[in-house]
Amino acid sequence: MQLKDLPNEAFSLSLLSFSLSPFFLSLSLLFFLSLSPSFLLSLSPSFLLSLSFFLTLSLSFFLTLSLSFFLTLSLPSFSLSLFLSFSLSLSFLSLSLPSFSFCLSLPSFSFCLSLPSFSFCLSLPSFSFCLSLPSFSFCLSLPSFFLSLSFFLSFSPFFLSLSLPSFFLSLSLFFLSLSLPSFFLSLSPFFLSLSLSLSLLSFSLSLSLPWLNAKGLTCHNVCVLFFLSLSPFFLSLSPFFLSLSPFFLSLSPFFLSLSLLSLSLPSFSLSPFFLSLSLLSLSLPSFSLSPFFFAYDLERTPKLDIAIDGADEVDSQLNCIKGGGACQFQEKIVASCAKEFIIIADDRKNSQELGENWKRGVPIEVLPVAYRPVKIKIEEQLGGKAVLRMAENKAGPIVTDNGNFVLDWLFEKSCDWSEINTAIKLIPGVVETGLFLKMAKVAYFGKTDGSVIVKKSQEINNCR
Ligand SMILES: O=C(CO)[C@H](O)[C@H](O)COP(=O)(O)O
Repeated sequence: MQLKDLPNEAFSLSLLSFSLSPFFLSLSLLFFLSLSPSFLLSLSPSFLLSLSFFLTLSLSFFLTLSLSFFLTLSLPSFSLSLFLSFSLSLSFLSLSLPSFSFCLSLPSFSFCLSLPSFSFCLSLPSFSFCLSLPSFSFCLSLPSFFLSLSFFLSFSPFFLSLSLPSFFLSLSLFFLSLSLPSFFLSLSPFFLSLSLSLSLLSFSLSLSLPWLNAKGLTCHNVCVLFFLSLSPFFLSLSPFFLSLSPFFLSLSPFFLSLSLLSLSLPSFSLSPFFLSLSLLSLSLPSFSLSPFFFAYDLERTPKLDIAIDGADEVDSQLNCIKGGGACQFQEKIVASCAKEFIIIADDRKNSQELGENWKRGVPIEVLPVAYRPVKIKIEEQLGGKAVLRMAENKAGPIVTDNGNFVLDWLFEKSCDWSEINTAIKLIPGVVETGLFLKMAKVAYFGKTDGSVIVKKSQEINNCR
């Protein structure tokens, strides 16, 4: 099929794909904004300003679309209208970026002014990152600069209109990154992906346009161009999503695969196509499963079906001592929220009675202010010794995830653990004990020969 045979709608569709990119960029920007801390901290002005930016971009998008359509109808040359619409999109995008950057810098600037110590703390770890960004964005702008130059020198004036906006955009990004490091930091993933996208787009166009000229403007070739221009877009989305949160991390392989897919589609040869499809299908489950593996807290999921944990010692009744790692408080909360609590340990943890194999006592989490009175009360009421657990790699006692100390109660003889647990918990200053009584339903003990001993609470009830 030749160019003249193509209906106007086909042109419009191709042009639409080009003018879609600023639209999606603006969407991703908005999305990124909603995640950036400076946006959250200065919600109202930032929201209004980003909304205005979004409207500007949407306007430019529709303007570009209508212009493209008009050009398609009126201009005989398809490539002419294609380049013009693309350069127009880029121009609109670069026009709206400075105003947007200004909008964004205002709230973060006022925030920095009002909370200098906080912003200082925030900026410290990212300082080195800030320093490296300008040079990085400069590097990114170089290829598009040279591409622009080569376009300018070797092709028609239409290429000039295509390459100049992207060149100036990269240049402005470079200066922006030099002059507004803190601002650039907050937007860095977006700008990096934008620069990458533009560079790759220019690059793929530089590769595909001469090829298209040589091959002729057939429907198939226009498709090749379409998919080639899509792939850098998806490719640039990949690092963009990578830089966001763990959830969006899973989107990264997805977009990487999409880029591969769109790269392989034009060739219509089956092997890269199926390879990409398999990659895509590989990344889809991780994407769809990611919400399930997200670190939800007990506020969102207070009821759990199952909790699996290790233990320091498990007796014949499936009572456990836990807290060798000083995490028993949070572990007990989690275990208490689960319908089934399962222990997996090696067979050295398998005992008839607590204290048989585990000689480091019952870990007790205590408020730091009360550790000494608690220690004295335990020793007076229950005998044995309550020893403040000291850190191995730093001076002073171990501090738990909850900011507390741990006393290891070295008991003298086997006890009624339920009574002991209640007695310890009644001492003011005690946060939680490492005694997990009647909580586990089943315990699996792995042996060195590879076999597994299974202890079930059912069996225990039968034994009683
Ligand atoms: O209770 C714990 C941490 O507070 C652990 O489950 C317990 O110390 C067992 O650890 P490991 O399996 O590494 O021996």
